[in-house]
Amino acid sequence: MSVTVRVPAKVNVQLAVGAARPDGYHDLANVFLAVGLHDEITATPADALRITCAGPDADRVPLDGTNLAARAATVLAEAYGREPAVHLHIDKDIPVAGGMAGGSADGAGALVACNALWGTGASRDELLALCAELGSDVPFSLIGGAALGTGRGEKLTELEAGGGFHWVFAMAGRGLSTPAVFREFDRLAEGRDIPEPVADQTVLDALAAGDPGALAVAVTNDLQPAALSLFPELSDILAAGRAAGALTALVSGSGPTTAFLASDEASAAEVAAVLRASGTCATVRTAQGPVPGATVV
Ligand SMILES: C[C@@](CO)(OP(=O)(O)O)[C@H](O)COP(=O)(O)OP(=O)(O)OC[C@H]1O[C@@H](n2ccc(N)nc2=O)[C@H](O)[C@@H]1O
Ligand SMILES: Nc1ncnc2c1ncn2[C@@H]1O[C@H](COP(=O)(O)OP(=O)(O)O)[C@@H](O)[C@H]1O
Repeated sequence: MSVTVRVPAKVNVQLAVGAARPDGYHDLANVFLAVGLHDEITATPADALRITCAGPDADRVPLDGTNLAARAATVLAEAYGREPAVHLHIDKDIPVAGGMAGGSADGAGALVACNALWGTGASRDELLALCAELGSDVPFSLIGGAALGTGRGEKLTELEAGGGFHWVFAMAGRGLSTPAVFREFDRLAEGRDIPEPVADQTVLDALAAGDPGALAVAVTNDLQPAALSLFPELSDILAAGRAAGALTALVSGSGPTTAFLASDEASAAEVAAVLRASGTCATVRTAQGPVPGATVV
């Protein structure tokens, strides 16, 4: 018997970042949108915890106890006083270290899969608390859809989305480390007053209306200057997507994946084709959002 869970990637349509907190984290106003690129996590009974991974980026995924799926199985097993004896296989389609929360997706997926396989019966609220222990983005991977994350991004308020948005994602040839991007944000912010992060009502209204034109002018990412400072070639990808007719172009979270909002499916396909031919990026994908969070298949 085995259980498979499908979990989406995310893009941040607003990422407002506050000053560094004493614990090193940053308060955020993080407006997440789950998009249709998915990892699948399959949990099968085994003698001991084992992780395997398949997919184009599989060689960049750790297979030891640091894998977020392994950590998820361990925290759930500890909470219920049992051994994390499970084989977790990750079918990985979400780019690794891309700013699309692939590791977080696997953490949330492994929690849901093990909870079902072991019959531990953790409630959604218990699962969300375990997700927050694993990482700031993990609770959102569980719920999906659209949500505002405050605190370090783990305190979620679900948001209404009035329709589907069409995105194009361009993956760079290498990853960026999230802590390194936050450190660069701190370095660039030195000597400046950093305001408290707050959700932008124009972003929330554009999401609720399902209006890509309105969302395109409202999106912001406070980590973008830091990501561009560490990875200057991203500017060429952003420029290529804008020139191809995207409504807007931005870095996804801490990057280096870049995200392009299109007016409809046909326009997204066109932007994707031009980006593929531009030679500025490694891989290009299209995806719609919002989509549901971690789901047993
Ligand atoms: C930036 C965002 C935007 O959604 O995601 P990515 O774009 O990397 O996927 C998130 O805030 C990333 O969340 P996640 O990847 O879960 O981060 P965590 O494991 O909790 O933290 C990793 C490190 O990032 C920094 N960090 C993370 C979240 C936060 N609110 N403030 C921080 O300063 C800290 O240095 C921390 O040690
Ligand atoms: N299941 C996992 N999938 C991908 N990366 C993982 C996983 N577990 C741990 N990691 C580590 O987390 C780092 C960040 O990966 P990822 O979550 O894909 O990116 P991001 O935080 O930019 O969204 C990787 O470089 C890898 O070392």
